[in-house]
Amino acid sequence: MALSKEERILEFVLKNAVRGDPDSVVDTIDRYCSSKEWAMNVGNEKGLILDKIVKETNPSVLVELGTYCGYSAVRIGRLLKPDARFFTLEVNPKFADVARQMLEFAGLKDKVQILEGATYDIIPQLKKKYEVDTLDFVFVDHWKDQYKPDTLLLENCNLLRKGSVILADNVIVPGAPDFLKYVRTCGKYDCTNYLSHLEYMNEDDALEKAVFRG
Ligand SMILES: O=C(NC/C=C/[C@H]1O[C@@H](n2ccc(=O)cc2)[C@H](O)[C@@H]1O)c1cc([N+](=O)[O-])cc(O)c1O
Ligand SMILES: [Mg+2]
Repeated sequence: MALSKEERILEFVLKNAVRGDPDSVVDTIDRYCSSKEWAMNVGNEKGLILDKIVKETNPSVLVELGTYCGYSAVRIGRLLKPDARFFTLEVNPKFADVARQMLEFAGLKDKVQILEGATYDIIPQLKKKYEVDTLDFVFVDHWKDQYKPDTLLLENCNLLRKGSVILADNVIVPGAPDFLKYVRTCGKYDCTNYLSHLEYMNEDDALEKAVFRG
């Protein structure tokens, strides 16, 4: 059976990156996806903005919606303090398997927990099953029509507290218009837009930071 694109990316990392070195894993994925095959990783330009916001937030409990190959899970995981708890949610078993190997190679296996399943099934389990109180940081990068419903679900599961940071990828391309309108007009968030470019392309894209007012 031929390898999938995600398996080709993983193979390139296993062959060309440095085991245990998250930065080399991130750089190697970016090298592959900018020169050989485009893939929907947040990429280095938006990734540097993500890094800055994670560092500023200094989170203890985090969730990522949409692991894919694990690029942003490695990016975020490499910045976390030792006792931080980071859950990344992935519904596609093949992607979860690639991400698991990617994180293990990066040396972040014990830092990042991949939870397999749909966000709407897992988010309501975070408090009881995963002993989460509230979330300090949420990176949203899954199906774009899921951004708004999952934000409402996070609110309704009482997972957000005053200052909880939601950072959403792709609010220009592919876009998440209902999410953007909601967080900017519902009165519950302080929003900031970070204009950048679509990963590995010259097209405009942006991240949106929505801080819950509590
Ligand atoms: O479509 C995009 N992302 C969708 C990501 C979806 C990921 O979220 C997972 N998931 C996990 C749990 C769920 O419940 C649902 C999905 C899916 O299994 C997939 O791994 C996208 C597209 C472009 N683009 O230029 O076209 C650029 C980007 O940066 C993007 O992020
Ligand atoms: Mg994205």
